[in-house]
Amino acid sequence: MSSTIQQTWIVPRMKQLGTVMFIAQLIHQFVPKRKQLSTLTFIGQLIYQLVPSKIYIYLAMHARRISELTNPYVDISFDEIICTNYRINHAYAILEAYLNPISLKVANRIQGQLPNKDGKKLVISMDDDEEIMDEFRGMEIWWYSEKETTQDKYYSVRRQLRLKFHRQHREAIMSDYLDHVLTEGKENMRKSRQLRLYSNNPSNGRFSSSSKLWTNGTFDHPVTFDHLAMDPERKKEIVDDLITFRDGKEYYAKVGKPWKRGYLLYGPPGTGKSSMIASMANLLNYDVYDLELTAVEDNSELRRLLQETTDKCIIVIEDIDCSLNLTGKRKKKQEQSTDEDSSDDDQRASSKKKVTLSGLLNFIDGLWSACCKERIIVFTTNHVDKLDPALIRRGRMDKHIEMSYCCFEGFKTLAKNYLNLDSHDLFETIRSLICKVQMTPADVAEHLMPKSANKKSPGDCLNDLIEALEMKLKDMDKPKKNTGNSKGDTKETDDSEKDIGQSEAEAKETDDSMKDIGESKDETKETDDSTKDIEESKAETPAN
Ligand SMILES: Nc1ncnc2c1ncn2[C@@H]1O[C@H](COP(=O)(O)OP(=O)(O)OP(=O)(O)O)[C@@H](O)[C@H]1O
Repeated sequence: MSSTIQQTWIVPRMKQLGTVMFIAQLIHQFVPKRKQLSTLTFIGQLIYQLVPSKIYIYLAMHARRISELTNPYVDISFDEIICTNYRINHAYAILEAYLNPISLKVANRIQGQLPNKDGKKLVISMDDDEEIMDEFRGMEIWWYSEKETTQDKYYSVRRQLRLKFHRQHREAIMSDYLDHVLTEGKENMRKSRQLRLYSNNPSNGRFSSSSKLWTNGTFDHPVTFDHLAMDPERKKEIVDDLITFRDGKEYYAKVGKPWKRGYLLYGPPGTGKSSMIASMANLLNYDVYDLELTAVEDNSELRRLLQETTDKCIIVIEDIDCSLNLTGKRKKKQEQSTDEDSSDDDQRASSKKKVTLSGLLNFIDGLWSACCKERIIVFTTNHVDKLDPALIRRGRMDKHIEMSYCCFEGFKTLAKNYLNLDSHDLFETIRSLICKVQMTPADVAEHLMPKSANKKSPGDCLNDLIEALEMKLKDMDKPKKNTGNSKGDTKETDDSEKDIGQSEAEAKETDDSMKDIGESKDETKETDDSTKDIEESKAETPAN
C-alpha cells in the first residue's frame, strides 16, 4: 500500500517539485529583480498545490536557506545612490564607464545619451533591466542593470548594477577582477571626459583655507601631434617618450622613482612650444595647469599650489626665464658648486617672501613633488642659455626639446593642414628656399592661410610664401654685398655686423644642433632603454 502511494503520489510530486525549484532558481538568477516577485508568487502557488501543507510551510520557512544551499552564485550590488545617507556612490559611475564599451559589443538593448549640450560624443550604455556577460581570465561574469521605482521622497528611481559570478571564482573576482574593473573604468572615464585648463589665482599674500588657488575652464585646443610642423623623426621620438611615460606605472614603481617627467621646450617665439604642450595634453588626456610664477607669493604658496593639482596632469611654466630671477648670484655661485640648492635663496625667500630657485627646485623634485602620480612638468623658454643649469639638468628636466625654424618636412605638414596638399609643383622651389632662411612655423602658417576676403588658391598661397622666403633671403644677403665705408653705409655696416653676429649665431646653432643631434641620439637611447626596461618590467609582472 505504502509503496503504491510512493509511486503514484510522492515520486511524481517530488519530480514536479524539483522542476519547480529548478525553475525558481533560474528565475532568481536571471530574471531582473523587478519581475522576480510576480514570477516567484506564481511559482509559490504551484508549489502550494503540489505539496502537502505541512511540507509547504516548512519550505516557505526555510526558502532562503534552501536557496543559499542550492545557489552556487555570488551576487554583488552597487547602488547609484547610497540610500542610508543619500550619497552618490562613486563606484557606480566607474562601473558604468567600464561596462559601456562592453555593452556596445554585446548588449541587446542599448541606450544613448549626450551628457551635456556641448558634449561631443554620445555615451552608449546598456539599457535598464538589461544583462551582459563579461569574461575575465576564462571566468564568466554577468552584469545586470536594474531600475526600480521607490516610495522615497528624494530618490523615486533607484538604479543598481548587479554583478554575479560562480562562487568558485570568489577570490579572483573579489581582488583581481574588481581591481581590473576599477582601473579600466577610471581609464575609460578619463578618455571620454572633457580636459580642463587651470590657472593660478594671485593670492596677494592673503590665503585662507576656503580661497581657491586654481581657476579652471574647459580645455578645447584642437591641435594634435599630427598638426605639428617639425621633423617627423623627432616628433615620433617625443610621442614615443610620452607614451612610454604614460604606460610606465610599473617601471617607475620598480626603479623607485616618482611617476613624473620634466620637459624643457626651448626655441624662438612662434616655433610651436605652446602648440606642443596642447598636443601633449590631447595625446595623454591630461589636464593642464598653467602656472604663472610671477603671481605666486612665496615658496609655501607654490607648495600649496602643487598639492592642489591632481594626478595625470601637465604643469606648465611658460617663459621660465622671465618668471624668476634665475641668473646672477646663483649663477656665480654655481661656478663653485654646480648643482646643489642654494641656501642663499632660502635666506632671500624668508626676508623678501618670494619664490626662489630652491623653492622651484623643490617644486620639481622635492618630497612634495611625489604627492600626485603621472605628472608632467613643462618649462618653456626663448632663451635657454639664461637658465640656471641646476634647474634644467637631466633628472629634473628629463627631455630637452628644441623647437626651431620651419624645415621642409615641417612645411609639408603645414601645407597638408592648411591647404590639404600632399604635393605641388612649387614644393621644390620652397624646399630649396626654406632651408636657407629662418622662418618660424607660425610665419609659414600665416602665408599658407587663405584670407577669407579674397579666397586664394593653394598655388597663390604657395607663391605668397615663396615671395616671403625670397625677401628674407635677400635681406640676409644684402649686408654682405655692401663693403663701402661712407656714412650712408653705416646702417648697412651695422646690419652687416648684426648679420655676422647672426651668422655666427647660426654657426653656433648648427654646432648646438649637431650637439643636440648627438644629445637627441643619447635621449633616444635613454628612451629606448627606458622602454626596454618597462617592457622587461611588464614581462616580469603577470598581465592583469
Ligand atoms: N611647429 C608648429 N607646428 C604647427 N603650427 C605651429 C608651429 N609653430 C607655430 N605654429 C602656429 O603658430 C601659432 C603660434 O605658435 P605657438 O604659440 O605654439 O608658438 P610658441 O613657440 O609657443 O610662441 P611663444 O614663444 O611666443 O609663446 C600656433 O597657433 C600655430 O598656429
